[in-house]
Amino acid sequence: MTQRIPPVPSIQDKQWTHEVVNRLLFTYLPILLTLYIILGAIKRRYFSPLSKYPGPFWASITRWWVVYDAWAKHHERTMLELHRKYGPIVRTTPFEVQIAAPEAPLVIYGHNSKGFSKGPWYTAWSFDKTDDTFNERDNALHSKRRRNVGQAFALTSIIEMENQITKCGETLIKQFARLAREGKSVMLDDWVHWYTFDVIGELAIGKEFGFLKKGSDINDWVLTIDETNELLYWVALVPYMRKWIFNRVTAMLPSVQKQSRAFLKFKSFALGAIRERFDREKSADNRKDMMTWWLDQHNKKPEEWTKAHITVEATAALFAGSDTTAIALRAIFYFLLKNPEKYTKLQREIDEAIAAGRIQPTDVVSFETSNTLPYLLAVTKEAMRLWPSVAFPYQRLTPPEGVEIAGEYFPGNVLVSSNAFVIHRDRSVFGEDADEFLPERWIESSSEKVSYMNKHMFQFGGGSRTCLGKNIATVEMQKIVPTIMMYFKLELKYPEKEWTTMNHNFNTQKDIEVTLEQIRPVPWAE
Ligand code: HEM
Repeated sequence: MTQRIPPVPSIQDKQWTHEVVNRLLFTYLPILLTLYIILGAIKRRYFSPLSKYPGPFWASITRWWVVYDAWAKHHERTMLELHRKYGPIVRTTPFEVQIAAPEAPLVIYGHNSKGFSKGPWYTAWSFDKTDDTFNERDNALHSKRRRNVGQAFALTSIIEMENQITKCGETLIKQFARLAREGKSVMLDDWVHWYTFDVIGELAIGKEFGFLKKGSDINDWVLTIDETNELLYWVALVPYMRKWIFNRVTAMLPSVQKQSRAFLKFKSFALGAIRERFDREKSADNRKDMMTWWLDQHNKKPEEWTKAHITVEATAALFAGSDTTAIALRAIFYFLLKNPEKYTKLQREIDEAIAAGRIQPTDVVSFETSNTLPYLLAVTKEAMRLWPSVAFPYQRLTPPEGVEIAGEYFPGNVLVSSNAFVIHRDRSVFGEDADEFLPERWIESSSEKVSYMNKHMFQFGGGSRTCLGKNIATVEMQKIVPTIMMYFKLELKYPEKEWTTMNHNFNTQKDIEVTLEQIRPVPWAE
């Protein structure tokens, strides 16, 4: 039998095949892709349930508009301007609107906002794929967690651990006394951050980090956490990017390696401290911290509330509790220093309390005493109104059955949010002077007006997801502000200069350089 030899393709045949492949790859495929993108964009812009809401053009067709804006680090300002231009509802991505109507946060985050759940933005914040109270998106799991974790955050518990906060305050004041003696100016932005970090170390993991004693950012930990936040908060807006950003290839980049090394060092310090604290559980000392209540709960429900859960919550508290409180402290001091008449007024209140014997100038001011200083309380609230530490939309998914917000119906599973920075500057609530630092509004307004303004304060979020750490932050701030002012007169080194701010979820600030003049002896620093 003769075997048939397949015909060898002619040169013309080969050219024809090449031409078809070329056309497919370089003509039809790009045309199809372009059509796909254009049709997708048209659908998003004109045929979405959110189409009727105004906003920047690019925001209606791609989420990269908001990523770009977030990346530029002033999203709070952009949103304030957009709401003042377009009104209370602004579309910020094809799938999301931000709502600035004053009643919106009460609906989305209030105690009756049962069907809402946290949006996909929160997923990016789970380290090692474990959820904590902050990023748990399942409402039922979250409330169980919150029940287990909650007692440690109660005001009565914080008061029992107040002496840990006092101890950190004493170290800060001692360092300031030294710097004042040496005639050195200080970067207040760094020092308050070291204070809040050391406090949260003492409370959550049973050990201070030692930033205050060292007077520097040990191992660049603060910097590393800032950089991690900076990256994560925009990656969180496009969760599918996480695997492109964090993978084996990018892990080989020298800058990423440097950051990972610092981060691992930080993590291993924290885990080591937590282990030590677990070992000390049965020791006789009376020192109380958050672990006291968490371990108590563990002993009652060892299966449901494990040491692994405690470890996750303790590390999460380091992230949630340090930057936020430092930002609020910076805002308090910055606004006071930029408004010297308000500074003098608070100084007078402190001096009068000392003269009346209500404050003993021999130690860090107690939380109880700080509550007797009405102007201090007004200053603290006003600073957080004008400069909320978290000035990014707290993303929520609407309940599956849909919901009415600000007079508009939204279908289920749409992303909605409000931004504290915008809500707090609503002129219909806070008045035409809403952009000004005016602590007097909390003292001189009628009681109806004060409670109306209070209802719209949103610096700690709201409802079942309201900040767990607000009592810790309040105690920390109310103690250290009058204590610093009792011993030192602060002035901005460059009064004309503005602070530098960067919003990466936490609306952080830097470049607050101050001079210190000691005005009273510090007994423990002499
Ligand atoms: C001035 C200081 C603080 C501010 C302005 C602040 C602000 C906030 C805000 C706005 C939320 C809600 C975020 C959202 O819904 O996405 C929140 C949640 C939370 N904060 Fe704070 N925070 C502060 C201090 C602290 C401290 C000191 C801790 C812990 C030690 C802490 C722990 C938490 C936790 C665990 C949550 C999650 C609560 C939940 O989802 O159930 N915060 N905080």
